[in-house]
Amino acid sequence: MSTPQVVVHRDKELMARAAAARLITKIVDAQAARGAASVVLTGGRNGNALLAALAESPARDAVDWARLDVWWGDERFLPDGDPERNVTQAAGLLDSVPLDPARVHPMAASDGPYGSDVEAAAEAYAAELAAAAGPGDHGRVPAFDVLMLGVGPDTHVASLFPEHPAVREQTRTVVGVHGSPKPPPTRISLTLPAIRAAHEVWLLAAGEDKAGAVALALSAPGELQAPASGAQGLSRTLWLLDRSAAAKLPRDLYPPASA
Ligand SMILES: O=C1O[C@H](COP(=O)(O)O)[C@@H](O)[C@H](O)[C@H]1O
Repeated sequence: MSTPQVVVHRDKELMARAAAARLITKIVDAQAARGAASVVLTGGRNGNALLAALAESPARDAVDWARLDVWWGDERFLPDGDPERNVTQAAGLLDSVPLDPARVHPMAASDGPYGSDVEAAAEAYAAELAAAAGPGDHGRVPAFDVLMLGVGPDTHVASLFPEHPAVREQTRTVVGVHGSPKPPPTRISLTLPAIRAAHEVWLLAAGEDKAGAVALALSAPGELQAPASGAQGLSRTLWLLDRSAAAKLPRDLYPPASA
């Protein structure tokens, strides 16, 4: 696993624009090298700000959107079209670029083919990931080019909350989450082993309310107490912050260029 790197931007708007530019470059490079690219989207304020910046960027036209696989790290298990669903909140981007619908992989809704059975919905997503994993991927999920995660004020990532059963999962790649401390209570989430199959994991945090979580997760506690600390990429783990979210980082963790 890779050692976390920290990048601090002036404010959350610049952070979103810079992360969008970084993502465009990664996708274009992966497509040039292999013909296709894969990303995992996150929900939450910072993930949505990044997607809005991506939709507005003139450089988005450099991406071959039809050769991009789009997955989600977690979903709120609600009816299709519910405004709280992460996929609904991503519509501003998804509807504005020419993606191949067969390469867009939302998690099931609570009124979808599995009804209210969140475990069945999680198993189905695990099967979809396994079917997409290639022989070189060394596992049951594709080696995503970039997997993005918003970091919650309690250090949760995806729907992996501190001390919750889902954060302890070592076998399955996708789980149903019950009793989430953040509404809604029922969710679907990739697990830490699935997250750690990505080449690059980017953790996004902006705003004062994230400062404690960022400092805690980067100060090497266990992943049960601070799930964000267990989210690492095979080749890169990047923390993309604004100054407010970086405010409580110990000086030795602060990148020299931002000091
Ligand atoms: O519930 C969730 O929360 C996190 C973080 O959200 P934020 O609004 O505090 O930035 C998000 O990344 C995750 O995907 C989501 O389902």
